[in-house]
Amino acid sequence: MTTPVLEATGLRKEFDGGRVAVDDVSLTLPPGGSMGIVGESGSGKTTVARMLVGLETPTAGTVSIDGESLNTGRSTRHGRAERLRRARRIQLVFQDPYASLDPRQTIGVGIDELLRLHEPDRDRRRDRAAELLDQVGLDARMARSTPSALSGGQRQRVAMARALVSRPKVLVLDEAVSALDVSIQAQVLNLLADLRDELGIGYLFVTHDLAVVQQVTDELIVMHQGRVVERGTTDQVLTAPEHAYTRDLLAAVPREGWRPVRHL
Ligand SMILES: Nc1ncnc2c1ncn2[C@@H]1O[C@H](COP(=O)(O)OP(=O)(O)OP(=O)(O)O)[C@@H](O)[C@H]1O
Repeated sequence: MTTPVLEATGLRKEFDGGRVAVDDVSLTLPPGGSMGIVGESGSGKTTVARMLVGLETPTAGTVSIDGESLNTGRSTRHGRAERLRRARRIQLVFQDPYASLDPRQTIGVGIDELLRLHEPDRDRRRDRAAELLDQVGLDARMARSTPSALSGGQRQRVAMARALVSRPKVLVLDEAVSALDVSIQAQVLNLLADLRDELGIGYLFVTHDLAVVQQVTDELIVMHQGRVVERGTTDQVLTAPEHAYTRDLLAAVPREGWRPVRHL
């Protein structure tokens, strides 16, 4: 059996005041696999994503990447090294790249800044930056633009190029295409499928958008009130949901012209 690229067992998160946001969530992603986590607002999806990438410390449970367990305990002596190691393998792509891009910095300078962490040679960094822009379907000339000159879809591609800098094995996409128009969304989802084929990268899609998971995931987890209530292949879960909550989620999706709405 191949070692899962990402494995989480018994993840739990209690926030201050004892509120349990995530309770006993386990998941396994094979190399190059694609999994969706769906659930309504507040079901704990984002908290799971943040624990997987190391932005949140689990109250209990473990996360392993490539079979190597990452110490999820509070600040250890090896905390910083471990965070870097994790960043090399798993990266989070947010919904709104505009918020995470420095408005004064050109795309090229921003990517170069990240590449410096991995590559001291300037020429090699330049070549790698061109390769990254090409991989996400952006013209090399875009390197000279600032974020405000780009469209939402282009900014999302920049966010992906930045996430790919460290050659991660897994991308966690948290509502990453929700804010885009449907046609642009389709282009970005196609790009993700191409990257998966080319680079063998695995995906975890955190979303409330069932149309998205249907297009791009093989497996699906349904969360409700911090717990996993159903899991299976995406086809199975969407066509023959077993849990009443999943059936409710599906029923809430108007078929024609349905557009996802972000709960703010
Ligand atoms: N830093 C925090 N401190 C306290 N409670 C939090 C914190 N972050 C999240 N929560 C709570 O944990 C629960 C799960 O939130 P989470 O953001 O993971 O849900 P979600 O399914 O991703 O929802 P959404 O789609 O709206 O982002 C919510 O009740 C939320 O209020």
